[in-house]
Amino acid sequence: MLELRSITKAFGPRRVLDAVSMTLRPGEITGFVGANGAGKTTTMRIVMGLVPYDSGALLWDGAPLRLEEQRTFGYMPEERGLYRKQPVREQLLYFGRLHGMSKRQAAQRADELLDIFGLTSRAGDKLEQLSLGNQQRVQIAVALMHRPRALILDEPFSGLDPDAVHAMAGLVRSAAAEGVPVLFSSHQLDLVERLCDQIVIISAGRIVAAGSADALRARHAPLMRLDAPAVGEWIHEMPGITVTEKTADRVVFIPETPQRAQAVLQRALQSGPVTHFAEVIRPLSEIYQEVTR
Ligand SMILES: Nc1ncnc2c1ncn2[C@@H]1O[C@H](COP(=O)(O)OP(=O)(O)OP(=O)(O)O)[C@@H](O)[C@H]1O
Repeated sequence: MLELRSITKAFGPRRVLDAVSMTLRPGEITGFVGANGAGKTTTMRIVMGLVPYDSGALLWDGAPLRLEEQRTFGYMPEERGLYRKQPVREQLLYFGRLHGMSKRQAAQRADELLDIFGLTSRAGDKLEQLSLGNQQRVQIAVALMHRPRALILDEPFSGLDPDAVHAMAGLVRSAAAEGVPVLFSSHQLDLVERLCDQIVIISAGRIVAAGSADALRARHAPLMRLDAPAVGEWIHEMPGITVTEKTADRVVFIPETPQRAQAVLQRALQSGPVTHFAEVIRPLSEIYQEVTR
């Protein structure tokens, strides 16, 4: 388990991270979201030991993170950083060797990953000959070469078409299924919601919300939607609800209690048929807007 405890960082006079804390658990995927410049890349670089932090602590299984553990982390940097002119398999071997793997271990692992990633037939091609989606697969394969204890991915989905996003999501899931904590940043909120066990939202260097999508939703009052061919003006007289939207055949409202919502349903049934009555599942984008406002 990897923990960030109250990490603070300033570049010159500018504080860019303010008491950033999060816990990354084995086998869990954490999505890291926030506006441009909010501090995601800086946080990830700190986790990888590439940027020093001013105060706070990084813990691994409850003890201060040691360099030899940090070196085992797999990283996909925002600036990517592979060699465009070098063949794919050679790059994997090179990075495996950098991590102290023997030639044989590196060759075995490279071939295994090329197979899993569907890149065996491209093994001898230069990176620049591959599509962006395949180049990003190679990036993540490099991060996985040495069987990392944690995986830190800076925008692994950016620029990918829907098929490549789907394939990459599968790779991230299978990496987590091996029991490693995975942290990735993304601006694609729908994808984050689908893929992640935990979502961490950062705004101007501060964590403003964290938890599962359901837990984040539960912090806000539930929204109910009632569809009925004729929603009358009576809705405005119902006590203990706030109407947020109303048309001739639909009303959306916030009930103070579940009983208040049931009272609305009963009243609607007295007036005629009800075609839909359920809580509105709010998209993550709406929650994001609220907590970063
Ligand atoms: N080496 C540096 N020197 C000075 N300022 C920096 C440095 N690196 C980052 N910053 C500043 O720190 C802030 C956080 O940047 P960071 O790259 O971590 O944000 P981000 O959330 O990853 O953004 P994006 O979504 O655009 O990648 C920004 O204001 C950025 O300009």
